[in-house]
Amino acid sequence: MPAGTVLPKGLSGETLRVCRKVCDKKGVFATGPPGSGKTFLLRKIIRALRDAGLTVAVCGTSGVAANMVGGITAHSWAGFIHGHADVSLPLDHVVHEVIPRAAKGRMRDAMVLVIDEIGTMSAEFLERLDEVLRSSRTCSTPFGGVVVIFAGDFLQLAPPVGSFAFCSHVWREVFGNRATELSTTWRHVNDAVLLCLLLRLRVGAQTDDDLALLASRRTDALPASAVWLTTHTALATAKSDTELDKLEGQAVTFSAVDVIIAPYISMAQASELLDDGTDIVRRPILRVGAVVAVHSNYFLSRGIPAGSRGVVERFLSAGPAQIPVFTFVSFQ
Ligand SMILES: Nc1ncnc2c1ncn2[C@@H]1O[C@H](COP(=O)(O)OP(=O)(O)OP(=O)(O)O)[C@@H](O)[C@H]1O
Repeated sequence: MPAGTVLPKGLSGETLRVCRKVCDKKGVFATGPPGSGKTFLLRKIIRALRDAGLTVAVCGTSGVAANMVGGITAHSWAGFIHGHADVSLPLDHVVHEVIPRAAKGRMRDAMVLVIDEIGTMSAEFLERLDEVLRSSRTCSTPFGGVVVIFAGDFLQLAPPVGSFAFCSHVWREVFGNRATELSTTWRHVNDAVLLCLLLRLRVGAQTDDDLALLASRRTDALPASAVWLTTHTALATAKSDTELDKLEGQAVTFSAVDVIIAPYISMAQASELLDDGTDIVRRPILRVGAVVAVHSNYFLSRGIPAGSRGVVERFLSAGPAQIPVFTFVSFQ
């Protein structure tokens, strides 16, 4: 941390304690049950450290997690353009052939790295991130000298692949067994029954009454706002088509337009490559009221990161073209 870093006035409690540790170049891992304010705390810390003039990189382990904390995914930030595949490729190849120059610049500039929902990040990814940072910053200390602040709850979701992040060497090197534990639950405070049930489930101490209560909540009459989880993309696509058909109003079809910037490939080949390499729909159909999710960080500079959800409000006519107008849910 630059000598003489001055924290903004008015900080208190956990925010102040964590900011002081960061100024002392100590990594922080904040944990606690669902709704204990981990993301809330991160947001306050990020604001305070940025006000103190520090360069703070903010990431989540998924698009939605990144959205909640006001950042981008850790994969995007580090320039792992092949996603998790870049964890298993040789380090030299990833550093020299995969990670774009812009990502290397971000990694060199960062003083603090914040990652939310660390519970779903694998030890393998974390170790690769550590190696990449050490290499890009030519510094052999953990994370190349970037001070890390991680938040998450290992009793919620496990990483989709690999082992828990705390199993990595670099985790032990930075945190040992240290953690900042948040114990006040802020969410569901007005529903003590649900809160206590969730806290028991989290540690596998659910009772027969808890299971009976959950079973009693099963229904076939779902509200329209219910979120559907499916095991296969085809099921999700079919459900999405059914819901879209239920909306009244004219269906407007859009077509993706591909542009070639390299002369060595034909338009047909380029389009085929794009179709194979992305799961973006070539001819999406929208109606007023349709829910959309943002696929990439293309609109990040406008405050809309990957994972944001919006609704089509209306269509504007511009000659023969119809331009959709969306309203996005803001987590800021
Ligand atoms: N110190 C606080 N004072 C007032 N409200 C708070 C505080 N901390 C958190 N909250 C509120 O409690 C809710 C849950 O907070 P938050 O999402 O940060 O919890 P979390 O621990 O990150 O949850 P999860 O484990 O589900 O990700 C939010 O609505 C947040 O605004």
